[in-house]
Amino acid sequence: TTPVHQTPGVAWPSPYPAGGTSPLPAGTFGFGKNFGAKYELGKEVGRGHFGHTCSAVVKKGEYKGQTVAVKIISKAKMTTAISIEDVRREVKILKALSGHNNLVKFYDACEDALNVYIVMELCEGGELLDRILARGGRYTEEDAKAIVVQILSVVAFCHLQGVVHRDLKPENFLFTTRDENAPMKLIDFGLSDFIRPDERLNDIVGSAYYVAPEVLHRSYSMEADIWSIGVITYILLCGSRPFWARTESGIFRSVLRADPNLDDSPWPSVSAEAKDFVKRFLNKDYRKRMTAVQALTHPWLRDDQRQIPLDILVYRLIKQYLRATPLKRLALKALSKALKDDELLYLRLQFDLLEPRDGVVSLDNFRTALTRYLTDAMKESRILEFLHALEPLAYRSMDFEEFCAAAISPYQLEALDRWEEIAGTAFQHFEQEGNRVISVEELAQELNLAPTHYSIVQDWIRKTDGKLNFLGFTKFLHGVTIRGANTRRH
Ligand SMILES: Nc1ncnc2c1ncn2[C@@H]1O[C@H](COP(=O)(O)OP(=O)(O)OP(=O)(O)O)[C@@H](O)[C@H]1O
Ligand SMILES: [Ca+2]
Repeated sequence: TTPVHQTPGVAWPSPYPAGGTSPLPAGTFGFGKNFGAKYELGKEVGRGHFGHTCSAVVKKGEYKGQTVAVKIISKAKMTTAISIEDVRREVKILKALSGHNNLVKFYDACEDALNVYIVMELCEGGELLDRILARGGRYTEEDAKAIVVQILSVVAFCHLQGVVHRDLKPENFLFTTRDENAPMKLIDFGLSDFIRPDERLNDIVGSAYYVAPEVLHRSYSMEADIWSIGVITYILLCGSRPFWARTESGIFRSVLRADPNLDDSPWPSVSAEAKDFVKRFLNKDYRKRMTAVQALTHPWLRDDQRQIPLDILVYRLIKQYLRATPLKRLALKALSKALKDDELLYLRLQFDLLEPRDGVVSLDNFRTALTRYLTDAMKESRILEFLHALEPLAYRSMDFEEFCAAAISPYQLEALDRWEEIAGTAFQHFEQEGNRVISVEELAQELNLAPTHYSIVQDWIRKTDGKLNFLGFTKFLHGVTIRGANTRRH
């Protein structure tokens, strides 16, 4: 599928071929067929590219008398197998995820010869976008925080369930009531998909202003949603878009190349924590971005009372750690020792969620923690299969110190302002309990380099004693990716 050219700010999924008029039979989806008998349709409350949404009153059953929202998607537009699958997936995801406080509640799906009807909770407070516009753009930091925490909380939930939303933008967050402090709900899973923890997606979907650079490069995962939240946060804090141009290609160029402006007014009056927060979301390198869970423990948002959910990133990093060579593990251990208590907060909370016994965790802890959150979505995204990768932990356990070495990402740490200092301290630890004599060949093999690239690592070994030097240590932690080389990066 090639991206279609549309005006900025619109979603562009697999385009529906024009002119399809023959309606699908009423039983295509296996949804209930008695929409008319169960609901009394009211006025239109919103309109998108794929359908319009009306209010409705429930005529019978458990919810009798209640007002609901009904998203009506015309079957005339479903002319390809892909477009039918898209609707089926939207309902499946909404149904599976329904239950989080900041996610619109799903009630029912129906169909007749003409339409599919998605029945859900009615949100009467309007879109986040309208509130931003009504305020003339800018939020105070306190008000922005309240919004961002809700967004992160629901997105962390989706990600743990193995769902990427792919269309996070202020139009897709609705307030339940007109009240200033009404809670916000995420809607519109029309572009969402299931994703396994190590899977990469390649279809270009989303909305131009909010699309992450790696989506445009056609290889992305959950981190793409994080970028979009970065764009939303940027808008809340300063009132304008970080990546802007008159044309769609201009926006894409800006997304791919431009650094967001954090210097001009009003940024000088924004707190350093808030700016750091935005920077760590709008990093072009998706590996350096924080996850939604990490963001909830970022100094800008930190709240000791807040419960944070399990982060699937921990599972991914531990898988890599378990496959790493002894030298790499020692390097990671040295790195984790360079972090301050404050920087270990997230790891401490994640470790506690695994409910350690006598201070250690093993495979059972990882399995139990994950199954505690098990929903239908998680089955679809096959997240439990990922536990096989942690099999070595069936036979041994991990204490907090090793957990820290295993669950840190050198890429994320490289993005910190303090990185130079961390790397320096880490190298001192490594010199004491990790560094050893290593040959060029051995080091190249550690990094999965093909013989033709051996020369790259020559400068990384100290002439005086044949051990890694500081440069070598940092490069070794980072890993090398060479196009066409025989690499086995994860
Ligand atoms: N539960 C709801 N309560 C109130 N209004 C809603 C609800 N769901 C959707 N709407 C309104 O209908 C509009 C369109 O809904 P939705 O975003 O799901 O449709 P879409 O066609 O998939 O949109 P898009 O063009 O953004 O992909 C929303 O922007 C919102 O204003
Ligand atoms: Ca929408």
